[in-house]
Amino acid sequence: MSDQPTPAIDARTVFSLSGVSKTYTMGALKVEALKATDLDLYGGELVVLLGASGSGKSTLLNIIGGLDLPSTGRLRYGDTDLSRADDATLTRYRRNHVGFVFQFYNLIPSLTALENVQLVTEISSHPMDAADALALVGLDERLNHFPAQMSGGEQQRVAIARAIAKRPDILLCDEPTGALDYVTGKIVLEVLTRINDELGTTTVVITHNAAIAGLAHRVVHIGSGRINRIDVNQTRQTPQQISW
Ligand SMILES: Nc1ncnc2c1ncn2[C@@H]1O[C@H](COP(=O)(O)OP(=O)(O)OP(=O)(O)O)[C@@H](O)[C@H]1O
Repeated sequence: MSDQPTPAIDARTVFSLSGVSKTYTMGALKVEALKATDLDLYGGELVVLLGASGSGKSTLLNIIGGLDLPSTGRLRYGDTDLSRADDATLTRYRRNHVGFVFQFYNLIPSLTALENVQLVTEISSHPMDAADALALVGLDERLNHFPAQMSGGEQQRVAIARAIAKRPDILLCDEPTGALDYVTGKIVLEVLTRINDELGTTTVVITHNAAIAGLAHRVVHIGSGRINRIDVNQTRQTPQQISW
């Protein structure tokens, strides 16, 4: 197991979890979704979080993203301790520092691509220009299209533009290609790896697709609520090189 940064990324710890657990209680039933988990995320790295359905991936991502708090353990974002953060602190952390991309794009149907991204840039402290964010994902010619006028892959690229336009320190992607066909999924992965390279945004991609692991600096294997292994890819693959 290796929890060390690869030489390609910087050694700054952006986010750190230690001894984190999460138990969901439903009546008499307790589900231990995450058990005694330690993980550091480093500046600029692309991490793939790989595990079967129900292994705890989304639970871990939700805690890193400040959408949920752990039952026990410690969370640090830079010098800030988020372990027992109140709602206002978590909202500020999410708004200023975290970008989210989900399997379904969650765009507002009545707004154009540009307006969907502007919704975020208007409330961010140091955003990029919304049109520039859309150009980064290759949609500079689709600014005025509505979601219904775009393919699934294009809508996902709008969602990625929306997530990165606030210049987050961490980009969290939960099965970003889960609803897409093979070719379109690869285009979305190409966009995510390019953004990680160009902007240096620490990126975490959840997947149950082992082929995607080849893109990562580090691959975190999760099973039954535990990190079983962390692999460092000495040689990374490009989205063109992977297949499934
Ligand atoms: N809000 C909740 N209440 C109760 N149990 C939950 C809740 N959220 C998740 N769980 C349970 O916690 C465990 C881990 O779920 P999680 O969603 O983190 O897994 P996952 O690896 O992301 O799965 P998938 O790939 O299917 O999305 C599962 O057993 C799940 O049923």
